[in-house]
Amino acid sequence: MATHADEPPVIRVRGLVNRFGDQTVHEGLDLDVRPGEILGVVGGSGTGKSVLMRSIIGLQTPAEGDITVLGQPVTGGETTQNQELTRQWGVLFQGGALFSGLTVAENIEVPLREYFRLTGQLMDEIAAYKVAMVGLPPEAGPKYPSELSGGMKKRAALARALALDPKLLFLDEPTAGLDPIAADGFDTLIRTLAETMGLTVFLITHDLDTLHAICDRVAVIAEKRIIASGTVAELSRFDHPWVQEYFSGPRGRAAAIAQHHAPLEVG
Ligand SMILES: Nc1ncnc2c1ncn2[C@@H]1O[C@H](COP(=O)(O)OP(=O)(O)OP(=O)(O)O)[C@@H](O)[C@H]1O
Repeated sequence: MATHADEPPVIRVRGLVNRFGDQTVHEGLDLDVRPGEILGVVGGSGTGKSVLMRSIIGLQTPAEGDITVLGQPVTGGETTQNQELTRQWGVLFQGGALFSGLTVAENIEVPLREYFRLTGQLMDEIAAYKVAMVGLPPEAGPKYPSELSGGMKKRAALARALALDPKLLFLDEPTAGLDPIAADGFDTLIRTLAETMGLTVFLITHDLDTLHAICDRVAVIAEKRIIASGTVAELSRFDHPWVQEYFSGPRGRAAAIAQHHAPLEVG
């Protein structure tokens, strides 16, 4: 992917501190996300990946620190009032919750209604276009989430996240719960959409295959901050116990091997 390392970062986090009671989740966390890159964010369970994402999109007010997105400061609750900024990003939350009482098309129309006054026909056309964009058949539009497979639900949630043609996409563990084939398909979709739409992607994942397949860079959270960021190859040489275990343990090695071998031809 064409990243633009010399341009100002799309997301800039400096000195982030987040606390819940006497638990400190982040202490002086810094992070840059560059224009056009897919940045994977990894770290052990409970290290604060989701809290970091929530801080960046203004759903969590940090105790300290500065965050800018697309050059604009993000200030907790006030950010959600700044529609000019919030319409620039799409979010796929963990679990990808769709509104169960709405069809796929109606789910996609929710953000359209929130930000624009459009005719019903135009909204239906946009929803149909987004359904196609994420690789769902047209028949998926009038279906309810309960009628879809796990992989189709994820695609529908992605279509809703892309409803406003955002510049920036936040994904929290998008392939969790998918079988390996569906997960591979979803990875490919994200990469293709990011390239065609020129998206910058902030992607939280535990999935090593995803990191290898689609991430330009990876940032590791440990010890309450980003301890390292770089390509997967750079990180696998980084001398830290968690990073070594993660990238060079059996699963990390298997994912690396899978990326460097062409699939077997069968039949
Ligand atoms: N609203 C909240 N109130 C109190 N504690 C919270 C809140 N949100 C998160 N935490 C705590 O902050 C820590 C980090 O949570 P977070 O969900 O960001 O972890 P994570 O790295 O995304 O974990 P996982 O990989 O398991 O999803 C956890 O200990 C969690 O219990």
